[in-house]
Amino acid sequence: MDITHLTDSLNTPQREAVCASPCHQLILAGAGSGKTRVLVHRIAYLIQVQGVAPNQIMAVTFTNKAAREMRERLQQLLGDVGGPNRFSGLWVGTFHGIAHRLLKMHWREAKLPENFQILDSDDQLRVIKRVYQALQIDEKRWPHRQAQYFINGSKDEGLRAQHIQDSHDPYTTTMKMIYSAYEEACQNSGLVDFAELLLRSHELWLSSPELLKHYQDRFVHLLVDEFQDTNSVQYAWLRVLAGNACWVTGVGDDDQSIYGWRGAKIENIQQFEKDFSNTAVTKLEQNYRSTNTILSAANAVIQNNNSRLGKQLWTEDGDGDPIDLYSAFNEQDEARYIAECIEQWQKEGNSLASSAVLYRSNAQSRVLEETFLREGIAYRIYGGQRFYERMEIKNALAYVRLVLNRHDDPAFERVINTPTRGIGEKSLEALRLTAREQGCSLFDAAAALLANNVLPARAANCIKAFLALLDELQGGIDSLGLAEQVEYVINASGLYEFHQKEKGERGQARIENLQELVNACRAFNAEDADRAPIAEFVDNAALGSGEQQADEYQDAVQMMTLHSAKGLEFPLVFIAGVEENLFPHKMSADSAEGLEEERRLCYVGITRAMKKLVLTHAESRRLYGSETYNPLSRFIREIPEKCIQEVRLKAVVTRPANVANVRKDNALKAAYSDEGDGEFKLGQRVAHAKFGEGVILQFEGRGPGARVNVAFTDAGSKWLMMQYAKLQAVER
Ligand SMILES: Nc1ncnc2c1ncn2[C@@H]1O[C@H](COP(=O)(O)OP(=O)(O)OP(=O)(O)O)[C@@H](O)[C@H]1O
Ligand SMILES: [Mg+2]
Repeated sequence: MDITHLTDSLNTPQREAVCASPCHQLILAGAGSGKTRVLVHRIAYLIQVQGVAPNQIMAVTFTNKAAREMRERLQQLLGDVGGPNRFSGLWVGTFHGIAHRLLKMHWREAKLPENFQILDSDDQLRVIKRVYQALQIDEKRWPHRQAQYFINGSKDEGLRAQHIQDSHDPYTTTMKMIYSAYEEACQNSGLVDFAELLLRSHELWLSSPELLKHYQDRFVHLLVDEFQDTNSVQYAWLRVLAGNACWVTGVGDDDQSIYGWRGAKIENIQQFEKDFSNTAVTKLEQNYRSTNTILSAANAVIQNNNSRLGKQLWTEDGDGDPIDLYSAFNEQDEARYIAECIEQWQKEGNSLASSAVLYRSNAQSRVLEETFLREGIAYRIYGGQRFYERMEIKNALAYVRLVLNRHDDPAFERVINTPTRGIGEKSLEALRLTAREQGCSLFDAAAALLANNVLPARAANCIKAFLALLDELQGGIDSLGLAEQVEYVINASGLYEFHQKEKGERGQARIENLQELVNACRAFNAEDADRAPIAEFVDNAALGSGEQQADEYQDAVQMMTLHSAKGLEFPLVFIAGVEENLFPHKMSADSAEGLEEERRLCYVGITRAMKKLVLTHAESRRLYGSETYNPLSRFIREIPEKCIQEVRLKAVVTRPANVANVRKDNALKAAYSDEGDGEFKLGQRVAHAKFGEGVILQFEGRGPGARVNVAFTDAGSKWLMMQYAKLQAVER
């Protein structure tokens, strides 16, 4: 059998791992050394050479995007023999996706209602808030998010409320109480949060030995990418499923463990070797992704961490371009610079999609987004739930969820008065109270209150109308296709009209988004023949973390947090905001462990770049509503100087045409004459009689009409007429 296409493009240790006879394997290697490639080729090899049936294989990836890419790659490697459904039995997905699939198939055994709903983190917070009200817990003393963190953290460790030891300290006692009430609320409404998906499917193994045996007999090979980021419950789930007769392959890099804050355990790597005897360990050190310069930077940064298994990457590639470092005046200037570089990159014949902008914090994306919009650069936020997090989209999906399951309380609460239909906080409070007292859903509570005639007539009528609307929606979607169903719900619920009445661009944008949602339905490929596509679509919207964005196939700059960049690669990579307090994040910089995790994140970021890396930082930055002045990140100082090239300001302003006139102005003259070539420069510090000191950000126009944009330290950013501004240059 000719298998050269499977092994040709592999080096010796890669080939050995791919062609090994059945065994437990750990592949531990640095970024870009071909770990994921080995995993994919291994699967193809198992199928083609060792005759393993696709349905005996389960592969766990870190994102849905990676899962899709893996299928495509397998398709390429193995050809179309056996038709397009050839791999339908092969399970490829994230831990969450696979757990969800199991729970959907075995909801009875998992003690869930058939139509249980996934709770995203926003909705989870909503449920937690209700629990606080019911228990009368003070949010000031115990913030909601703290409880959310506690609940998710416990679940990641495999702990239910009942497993948490009673203690005398008020924190644990309170959290345990909240957790317990939260569990009950979710169970009553058939709601499952992200961490619950995993915990529940682990419990499913333990409580249903027959089911477990079925899957243990079925899966002969389990392969897990990004193994360093599995948490306790994921590992336990895997360990139980593997049993004693399954071959397990773990692929990972200790230097890329970046989810410690979400319970990931690097120790799982050591545990693996203990649990699965005679594990073959492969190390790969040759990097096929990046230039030598980029690798030297990555190696130098990560060397500052103490707890490492230790490895050094090398490449046969040349040095390539230096790493650019741009010091921006502020975040606007930073975004403008990045946009400029991308335009240049595109002019040189590259696609937009070959570039990525990475940032530490989600909030950084807004300014970048605005700049890209202004410049007409198409962009896509990856993994950020950008689209599905929008209010109008969440509202529309809440209606759909209610049509599927009326007892979905967060959805019920979200839209009972959206669009406004006269149901006030008072009526809602009455509903909540009844639901609490009777241990039922808000929907049932509403029905009960109506039946007992205890509400004021006006409120009763409004609620009655809302319940009737739900009936109408449910009846109306019958016999429609998925896109038509969603369109119908958007219209009949009144959401469309509601936003249409909204003035200005915002309403328009919301309408467009709702339309986009219908488009997304059109593009959606339902996979599960046993379920209604609309139910699958809603779950996907919650699970997909924005990966279902409709503009997926458009050429666009990829924007994402450093965390979601894991496993990916791009010819051109920007890391924005490489400043102390932002990156390393101020929350993490205090502890040695936190700092090491930030450094690993930096290593992940740098190693995404194939050809060119650009680092930017801003001297002043407005983020989370306040102005900050952060020094350059220590990570930049850890990169050898020879790898970095500081970018000089390119954008020097053209002198106003009517220089002679302008020069008559003494104040300006002073400033101009400061510069040898007689020009104000971008970035120049200037003083204004009224607004105080500031920095020049932009110029516009020429001659007497020339304007200048100055970011004043106290007065904010202002456009001024050059002629009248009487700016004075300030020496620094
Ligand atoms: N032997 C090889 N010959 C040529 N190219 C290779 C080889 N091995 C890997 N590559 C290429 O190198 C790049 C990095 O590979 P891959 O993504 O598998 O690395 P990785 O170790 O999984 O990286 P990460 O740690 O970032 O997930 C890919 O473009 C891959 O196709
Ligand atoms: Mg990989």
